[in-house]
Amino acid sequence: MVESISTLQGERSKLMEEVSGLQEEMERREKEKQCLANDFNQQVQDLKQKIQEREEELARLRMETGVTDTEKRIQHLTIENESLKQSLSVTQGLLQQLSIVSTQPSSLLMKENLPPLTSLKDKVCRLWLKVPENEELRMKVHHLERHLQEKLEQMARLEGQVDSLHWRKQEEVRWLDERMRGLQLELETQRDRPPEIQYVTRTVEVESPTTLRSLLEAEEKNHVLLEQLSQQGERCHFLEQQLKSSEGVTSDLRHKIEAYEAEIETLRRDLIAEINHLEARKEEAVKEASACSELHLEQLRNQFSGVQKRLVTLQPFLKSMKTNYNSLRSQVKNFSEFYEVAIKEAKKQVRRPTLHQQENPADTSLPQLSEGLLGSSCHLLGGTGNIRVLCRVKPVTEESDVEDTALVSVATDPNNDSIVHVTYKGKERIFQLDKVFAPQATQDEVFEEIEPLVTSCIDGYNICIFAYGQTGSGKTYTMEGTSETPGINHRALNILFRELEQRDGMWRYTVSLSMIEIYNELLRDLLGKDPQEKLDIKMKPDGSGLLHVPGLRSMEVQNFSDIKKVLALGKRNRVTHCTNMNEHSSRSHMLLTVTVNGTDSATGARTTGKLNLVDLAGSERVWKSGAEGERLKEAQNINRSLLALSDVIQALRSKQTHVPFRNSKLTYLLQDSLGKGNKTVMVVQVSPLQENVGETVCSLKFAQRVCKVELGPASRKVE
Ligand SMILES: Nc1ncnc2c1ncn2[C@@H]1O[C@H](COP(=O)(O)OP(=O)(O)OP(=O)(O)O)[C@@H](O)[C@H]1O
Repeated sequence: MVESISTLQGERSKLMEEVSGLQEEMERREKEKQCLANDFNQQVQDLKQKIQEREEELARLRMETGVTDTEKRIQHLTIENESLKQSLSVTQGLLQQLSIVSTQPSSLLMKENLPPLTSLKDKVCRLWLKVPENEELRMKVHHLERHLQEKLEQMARLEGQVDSLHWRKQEEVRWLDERMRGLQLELETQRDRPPEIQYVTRTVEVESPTTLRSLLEAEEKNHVLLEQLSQQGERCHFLEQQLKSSEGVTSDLRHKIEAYEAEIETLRRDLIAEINHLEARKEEAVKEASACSELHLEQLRNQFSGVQKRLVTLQPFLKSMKTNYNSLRSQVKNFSEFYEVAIKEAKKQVRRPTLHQQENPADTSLPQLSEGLLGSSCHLLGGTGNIRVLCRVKPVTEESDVEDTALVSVATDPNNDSIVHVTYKGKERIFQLDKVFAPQATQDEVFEEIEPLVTSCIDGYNICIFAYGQTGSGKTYTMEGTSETPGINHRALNILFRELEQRDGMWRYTVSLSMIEIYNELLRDLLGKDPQEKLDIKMKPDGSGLLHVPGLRSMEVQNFSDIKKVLALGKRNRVTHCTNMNEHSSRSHMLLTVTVNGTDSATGARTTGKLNLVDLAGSERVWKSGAEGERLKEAQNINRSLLALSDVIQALRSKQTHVPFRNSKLTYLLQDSLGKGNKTVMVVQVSPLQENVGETVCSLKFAQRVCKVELGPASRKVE
């Protein structure tokens, strides 16, 4: 029994060994299957790669051939390709199934495993027969037998599945190979086909002219760009050449600079040496000079102390000289007063026989000498204290158109140049003034009477010369004159400059001009930048009581030609309007003021003299001129200001305490010149014509009143 058991155990162990061998065999088969699957995967990968290549090939062909017939072919190929891909995915699915099956341990039993298994079964049966008595053993064997049976069945089933899979795989591979070959052939034929590009291009041309146009434009642009590129290239080449040449020049210049630098360095060294040498010499010279100047200073100090001593001794002498001077001055003053009294007396004496002669024209016993004496005395002195009145009778000009002498009512006396005869309302009236100029008197003769007065403004006197008279009676002619026959203004300024030139020495003089127009009681600066600007008369803020016109332009003149320019400028700015009385009558008063400032270089004494040259607007009867509107207003303003002048004269004449200078702009402005201590000359212009006799008589009456105005002895303005 024991023996049989041991035999059985030995059999069992053998069986076990065989089972383990069987398992090893299964593992080997598993590995083989794995290899097979790998091969299959590899094949599938290769196929995929080929398909990829074909696809790329197709895409390339598509690019080359465009989208016509070839495109259709390519589409066909793409469809085929898609079906290939589907087949591939089917194959991959199968492969996955295969791999699932292979994961089962017994599923890898192959047909070749069957013989060992059958023999194993036989052995088990034989063992079963040998050990009937051992129930436990029997049970084990039975169990083994059953297990074996199950395995056999499972294996058979799997075997069938593997076979079918294997077959299907082979089928698939074969089908794919065939498809591949077909595609290969297709591609070969596609490649070998003649290129259809021309055809395609033509089609494209036909189909798309817009594309062609854009292509042409692009080509043109390309062409232009190519040309530009070539030009730029040429330019680059040219610049390169220039660069090369300038590099050459630069290197030459560098060499030169180096040479110059070396030279400069040498010169600099020489210069430093020279400077050092000069510095040494300079120090020596300075030392010498300072020693010399010390000596000189000492000498000067000695001289200065000597002068100081002399000055101390001179002071009493100076004092005595000053006293002498003061006594001489008072003597001179007294002499002037005495002289004035003498002149007045002389005038009285002269007038007496004249009046006698007027009353008794037949009596010629009295000599005319007395008139000469009066004229010359007034002329020489110019300072009797009275306003000097001159009368000028206008000649009968061509435009007056008067041939009949009966129409002339004014006559001068050839033997007495201070008398004028006027036939007014059938009676002859005689007017006596300081001087009467006959119609034929020249501008020169008129000026001769005024000349000494004019130059006295250099010494610090205020002079006023004004022309008065009816419109068109010759006021402007006398004051301004013409370019051929200049009047008082021109001549006065000329003589003034001549006198200044002669006096050039201890005194320094400056001459300045200003020009004011009074039009409709408004003041305008005729030399101002804006002649329309209205000015006003004000008291000077320095408390001197003098008047000034703020903002009035005063132009300094250096010579007579400067004066001419200034006068021309003023004349241009003057307002002139036509009236019925005189076409060129000026309807405004014009005041030219020449200020002469003198400075004594030695003492610093300063004089200020003023020469006022006034051309008054013409007096006229408003009803006679026929003026209306603006002209009427002008005439009224003129007459008002002349009336104010007459009132001022009246007040001065009767020595009233209040003189109404401020009643008009004209009198206010002339306050400095008409007041006391000034020298004033009035030129009365009269028309000789019968038709103007009324105005003539008025003017002459006014002139006689003025003649009696005493302004007192002239005073000099000295600081
Ligand atoms: N002595 C003279 N010799 C020659 N011509 C003269 C003389 N006096 C005046 N005239 C001429 O008479 C005209 C009028 O003279 P002017 O303009 O001087 O008068 P007025 O008094 O200034 O006039 P108004 O008051 O209107 O300005 C001018 O043509 C002028 O040349």
